[in-house]
Amino acid sequence: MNTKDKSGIDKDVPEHTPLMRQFFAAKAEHPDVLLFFRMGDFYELFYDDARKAARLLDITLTQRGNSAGQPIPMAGVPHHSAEGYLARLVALGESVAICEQIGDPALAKGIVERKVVRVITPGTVTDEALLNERRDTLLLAISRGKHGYGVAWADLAAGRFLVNEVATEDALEAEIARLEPAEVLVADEDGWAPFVAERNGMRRRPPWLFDIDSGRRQLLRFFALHDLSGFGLEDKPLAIAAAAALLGYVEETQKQRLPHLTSIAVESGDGAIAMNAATRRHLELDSRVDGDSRTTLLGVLDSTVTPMGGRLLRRWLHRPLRDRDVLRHRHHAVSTLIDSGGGDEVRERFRALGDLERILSRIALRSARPRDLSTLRDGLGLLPDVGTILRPLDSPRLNALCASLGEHDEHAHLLAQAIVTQPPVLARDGGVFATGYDAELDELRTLSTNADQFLVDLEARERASSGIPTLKVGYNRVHGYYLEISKAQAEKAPTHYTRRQTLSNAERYITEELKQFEDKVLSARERSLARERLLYEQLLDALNERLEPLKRCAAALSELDVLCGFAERAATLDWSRPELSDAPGLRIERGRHPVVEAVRKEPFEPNDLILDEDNGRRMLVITGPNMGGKSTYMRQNALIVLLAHIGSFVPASRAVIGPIDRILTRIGAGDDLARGQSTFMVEMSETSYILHHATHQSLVLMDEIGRGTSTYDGLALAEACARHLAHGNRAYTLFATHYFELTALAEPGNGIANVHLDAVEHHDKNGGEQLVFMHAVKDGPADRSFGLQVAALAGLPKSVIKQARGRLIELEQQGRDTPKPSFAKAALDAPQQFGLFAPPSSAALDALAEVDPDELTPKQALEALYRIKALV
Ligand SMILES: Nc1ncnc2c1ncn2[C@@H]1O[C@H](COP(=O)(O)OP(=O)(O)OP(=O)(O)O)[C@@H](O)[C@H]1O
Repeated sequence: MNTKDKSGIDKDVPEHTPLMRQFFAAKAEHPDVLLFFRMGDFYELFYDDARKAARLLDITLTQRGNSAGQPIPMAGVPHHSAEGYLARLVALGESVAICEQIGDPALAKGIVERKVVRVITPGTVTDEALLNERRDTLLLAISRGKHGYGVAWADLAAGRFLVNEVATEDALEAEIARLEPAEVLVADEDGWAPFVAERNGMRRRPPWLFDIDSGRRQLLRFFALHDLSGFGLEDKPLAIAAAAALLGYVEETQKQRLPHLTSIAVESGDGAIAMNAATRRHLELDSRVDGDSRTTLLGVLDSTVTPMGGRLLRRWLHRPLRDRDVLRHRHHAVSTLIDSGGGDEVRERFRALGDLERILSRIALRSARPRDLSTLRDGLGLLPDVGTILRPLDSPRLNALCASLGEHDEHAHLLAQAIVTQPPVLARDGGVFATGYDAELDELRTLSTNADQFLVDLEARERASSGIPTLKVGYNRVHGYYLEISKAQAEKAPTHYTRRQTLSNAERYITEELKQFEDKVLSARERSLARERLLYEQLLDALNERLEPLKRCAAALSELDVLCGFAERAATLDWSRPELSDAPGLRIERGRHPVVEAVRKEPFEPNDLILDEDNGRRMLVITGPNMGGKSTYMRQNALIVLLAHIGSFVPASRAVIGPIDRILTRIGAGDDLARGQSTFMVEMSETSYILHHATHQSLVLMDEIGRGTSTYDGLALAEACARHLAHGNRAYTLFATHYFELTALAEPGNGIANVHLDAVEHHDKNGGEQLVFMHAVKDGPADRSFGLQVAALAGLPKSVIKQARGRLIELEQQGRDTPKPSFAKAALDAPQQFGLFAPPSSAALDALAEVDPDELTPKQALEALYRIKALV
């Protein structure tokens, strides 16, 4: 019979060594993760774990003797450098169970006991060395119901626990793209979409762990509550199920209390401007296909000083708010910080601040190291200064943050007294506590370092009190410390002296004081280390007692850092304060693309954008040569809108922005090819998403839609989509296209207008042609595309360009001769005849055609009727 399990371990054969049996027992409890098995100064891995670790970590695969008649494959990492290896494994999405020796090997009968003390997983790590400083590390759990999904996520390193419910798979994908979790938990069932099932760090869990009723009980127990309404969770069963599944996993892997998870907050989508995965990717918020994160919006925007500020900024960037009051307060705070110069002063202080948010979590988890405490001490020491700078400033948000900083004099004082200026890295070697903090520790330290002096002093004292000038203190290994008096003087020995040893010419005594000294000195070092350990625990207890105000303080410092960063960016890059208007529309004057401007050596050409009903512009059809700046123009406007909605100033001389609910983009991106979908398929599914989700408050960017298929199909689709967006969705749309035919869509009163970007051809003396891009956006359609000139600029062989030019003349000629299916000139000349698709239509007919009565609620139907009537 084959007794091997799926990992290739033959565990049922009885003659395994006791050590290996211990290993198998631990492994059986953690079959899916790598097991780091502590043996002396090493963590060893065996069998398949060893093979995998050897491959992933590039360490040597060896063999360790025999067990059950077979050599044991083994690989190991030194205990003292395990962190680096763990960091690499976690970054690769692997989890590791740490199996430690429990108890003292010297005292163990047989082999020493071992136990898995925790499981390190990509989404639950809290160790400083295993975390990315400027990025949240999130664990996310998804529960699935008939009408949607529950999503719960936690940042254990910061003590945050949030949930949400979403109705559709699209919304779930958007949430995952926003949060970018390091690890995802789902029920081990079929039917998960590829963006879940194929994710790195995906972990399938038994489906019953996602049960709603037991989940509710579990949360009530964990938070010691009677009901969950305080968290706003009672009517969110799927969120409850996800939260409970997440909590169960955290408890199982961390094997310790989690006192810093004190509540669950609901973060619903309603409060934020919705952006799906494609939009985040297209706008290059914090990552690019080429991996260069500096040339992203975050790369340009992030001038935060502290890691916690950097993480908050990234969260803000991925969740622009719709609450205009919050935003106005942020804008006001930024402007106050600039005008007063307070921003720079605060930033100067923040350079010494450190990552208080994560330090506080480590304090709660009791894994804080001495340097965490000295950093906290130094950070708290800065608070009075920061308060002094901010308090006089006239800004409600800054005043509120200042109040949240709170008073932490007690903690600051305690830490200042307790910890030495530069503590060691690890608490276990001692030397953490300052002299004067604890009398007992001081004495122990003095004893071990100043034992000699103590004995000299004692000898002098005893001589004086006994009146025996020859009395001396001595030590031998058998009897320890003693007071020696010559035989002749022995009868003068004080009564509290106890005889210890009699020599031929002297008597040796011990006193209570000397006995105590001996006990103290001999074990002084161990005892001073033990005392430090106790004091360390007590210090952590004291800090934990008032952790919540400290957490609020860290949160306020993070936000101040972001706001001061905004102020710095605005001043340095000449950005202005956006105006959030309640009237619909977008009006941006002299807007710039923040990233293109930052990387370009030449000056950036600013451009305006006007989209509003009054000017009859809800959609701009943007034409112009390749390289003219169409994509840049579209994106810059989306980025300006986004920046305004996180509280930042914007790269424009003026920006008046009406209510916006979504930013939706369709911009060509090659990265989806990797997912096995054709370019055209991706283009169409992204477009479909936009047509289904855009509203009259959405900002939509469409870049060259339809180019992924044949010209006619492409043009037909592009036109139909444009019409749908303009008359069905009625979204604010920027529609860049190379199909000149689409410029004919613009008609007075139908909300569509043409703009274009220009290039100018120069003929130099040698007969050569030079193309100069103006990058200025002007009203009206472009008159030509310069495609061949751009191709020549790109270095296409002259012979190819020449041939293309010849063919172009032929094609244009044909177009003029055959009226059908030519659309090139005709559309421009006679917009009313536009459309390859008879019968000719009007805006009203188009709008009517868009209406699908089966899909409308009565209210929507009435709205549609009014809309169509307005177009007649
Ligand atoms: N307003 C501007 N001022 C200065 N330079 C600009 C401006 N807009 C664009 N550019 C520069 O022109 C380059 C091309 O711009 P962009 O990619 O937006 O052109 P495009 O019209 O979308 O081209 P294509 O049709 O080939 O996609 C940019 O990389 C940028 O360097």
